Amino acid sequence: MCTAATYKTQDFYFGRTLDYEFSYGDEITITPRNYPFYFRHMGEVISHYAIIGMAHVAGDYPLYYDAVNEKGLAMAGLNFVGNAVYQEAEEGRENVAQFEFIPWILSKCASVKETREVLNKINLVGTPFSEQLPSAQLHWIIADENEAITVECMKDGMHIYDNPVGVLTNNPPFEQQMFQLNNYVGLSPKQPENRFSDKLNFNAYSRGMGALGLPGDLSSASRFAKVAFTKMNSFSGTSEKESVSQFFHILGSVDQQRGCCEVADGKFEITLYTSCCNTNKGIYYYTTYENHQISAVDMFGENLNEKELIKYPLIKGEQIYWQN
Ligand SMILES: C[C@H](CCC(=O)NCCS(=O)(=O)O)[C@H]1CC[C@H]2[C@@H]3CC[C@@H]4C[C@H](O)CC[C@]4(C)[C@H]3C[C@H](O)[C@]12C
Repeated sequence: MCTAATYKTQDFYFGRTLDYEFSYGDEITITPRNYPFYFRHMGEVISHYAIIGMAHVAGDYPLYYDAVNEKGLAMAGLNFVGNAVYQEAEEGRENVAQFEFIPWILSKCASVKETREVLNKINLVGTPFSEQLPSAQLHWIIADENEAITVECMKDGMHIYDNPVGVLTNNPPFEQQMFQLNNYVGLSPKQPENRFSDKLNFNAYSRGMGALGLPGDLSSASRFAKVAFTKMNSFSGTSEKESVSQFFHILGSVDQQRGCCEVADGKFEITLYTSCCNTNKGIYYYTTYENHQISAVDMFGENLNEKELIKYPLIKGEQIYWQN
């Protein structure tokens, strides 16, 4: 399972948790403006917007999981198993392979508005990257500081939804996730008022009772509601440090601890990494399961006119600051 969220203070932040039982081997990867993209069905794109994000690099190709471009457009792919259906390539259409979707959009669009135009023409196809890396069943959140959308390709075609909550998890399809928020409309960060019965006396014996009933388990629908409530009620200062710190707390509300989600005998899904990108400044912050210290890579700290991918391995292992 995975969870993605957006957050606006002074700047606009976008990030995700990546939950799985193993890592594909990910690196913070910067694709500079002159790295040539050879699209399987669409030919080459030699110069484009620069991109930073988390990717598995295979054969010098950045297979992005989540990324942001230099214009502040952000995009993440999350599992959508059993629902994602890709098309066959068709003559005369803009055929883009599922693993090329993030590069295709982020290399050419500066906003969600522009993305909508590009999506109108796209035919998302199931062409696999390689035999070892067959196509992944995903859906996507695409966001800039003005709006967010969700893209889902299903057996009845491609759906593009406005995403007013700025959150995405996994199954069920997005419309159902949004509908289920209706179940939680009574929840509040304030202490509850007695609307149960004026014939009874109640005792708010604990703080936080206004949100009693907010799910806390790790299912995708529960994480959707939990992170939506946390994000929509989130309150923080607007400085970079306060915003980044708060963002990690928002995604921390759906963190997966080893042991709580068993996917096979003795195999557990965990939050492998959590990311938070300042989309205005092109800074990619992250923590990993073993390393709670926030590390960061600044896209603009690099020469973005280069041709070669720039990769930073994840800093793993707990970084403990000894005080004596
Ligand atoms: C496993 C992850 C989703 C985690 C998740 O959501 N877990 C919930 C499980 S569940 O929802 O409960 O079932 C997803 C998210 C992004 C994916 C990569 C996207 C690029 C590339 C696409 C290629 O075609 C195949 C290889 C490739 C590297 C992909 C590997 C893997 O698929 C990644 C990491």
